Amino acid sequence: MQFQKTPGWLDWYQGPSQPRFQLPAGAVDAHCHVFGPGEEFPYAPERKYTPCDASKQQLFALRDRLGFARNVIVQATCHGADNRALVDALLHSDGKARGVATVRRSVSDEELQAMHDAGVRGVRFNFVKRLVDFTPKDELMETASRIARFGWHVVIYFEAVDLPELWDFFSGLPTTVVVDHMGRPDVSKPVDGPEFELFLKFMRDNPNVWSKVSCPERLSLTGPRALDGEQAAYRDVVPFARRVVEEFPDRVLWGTDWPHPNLKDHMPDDGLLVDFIPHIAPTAELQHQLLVANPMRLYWPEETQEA
Ligand SMILES: O=C(O)c1cc(C(=O)O)oc(=O)c1
Repeated sequence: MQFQKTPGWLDWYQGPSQPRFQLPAGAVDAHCHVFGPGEEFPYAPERKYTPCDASKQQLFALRDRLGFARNVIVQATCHGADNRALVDALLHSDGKARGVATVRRSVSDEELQAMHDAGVRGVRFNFVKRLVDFTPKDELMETASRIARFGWHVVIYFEAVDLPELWDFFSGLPTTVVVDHMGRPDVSKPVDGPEFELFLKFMRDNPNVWSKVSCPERLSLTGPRALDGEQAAYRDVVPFARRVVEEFPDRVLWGTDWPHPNLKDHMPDDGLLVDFIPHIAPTAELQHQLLVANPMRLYWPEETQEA
C-alpha cells in the first residue's frame, strides 16, 4: 500500500555520527520505534500522522552504529493496536529486542500469550490528545489487570498539565508503571517549581513508577540542536533529567526515540543524542544503572541475578 507522509514530515537522520561517549557494555536503547514499512505493515486507519518508513533492519543498524546491545521497541501510535510490525521486529532481533504493545479490550489471552512469546513485556497507555482518541479508564484498568498476570508493566505517555487529573488513575495501576519522556515537562518553568515538583512527588509517592529521561530534542526550547558535532545540546533539559536520574537512579531508563515521530523543528543526529547522556547521568555508576541494570531488570529479568 502506498502512503503519503504527513505534510512537513521530517525523516530520520541518515548517517549518524559515532558517539564520543562510550556506552557501557550491554547498554539498552529502551525507547525506539519501527514504522512499517507501510507496504508490508500498513499504518492504522485511525492514525493521527503518516510517517516515513523506518524498518527493523534500519533500527538494528542504528543500534550497532551507536554501540547499543539491545532495544526496547515501543508500539508507535501510527500503527494503532496492530502490533504486527513490532512483533516482526522482535522475532527478527535474535533476542536483542523486547517490546511494548498497544492492545484493545478485545485482545484475547491467546494473543497476549503470543506477544509474550515474541518478547512483549508491556502495554502503552497514551493520553496525548494529538496522538490518540480517548479510551475510557475502566477499559485501561481492565487491560492493566489482565497484562499484570503476564508479569508485564504499563507505559504511560501524558503531558505535565494533565498529571493532576490522571494522578489517581495512575496511582491505582497494579503493575510497574513507566512514564515516557518525564511526563513532558515545560522546561521553560523552573526545575524546582510546582509543575516539576508534582512529577517528582508522583515518583516519590509511588515507588512502582519509573521514568524515561528521554526526548531532550522534543522538550528543549533553547537548544542548541544535536547537529554538526554539538557536544552540549539541549542544555535547558539537562537539569530536569539530571534531577530525576539523581533522585531515582534505580527507576530510570534512556532511549533514543528513533525515528523521532512528529518533530517539527529539526531531526537530531542520534550519535550526538548519545553524547547527551553523561550530562544527565554524570558518573559511571549512574550510567550503568540507567543504560544496563535498570532496563535489564525490567525487560530481561531472567538474565539478571535477582531472577
Ligand atoms: O511526541 C510524539 O509525537 C510521540 C509519538 C509517539 C507515537 O506516535 O507513538 O511516540 C513517542 O514516543 C512520541
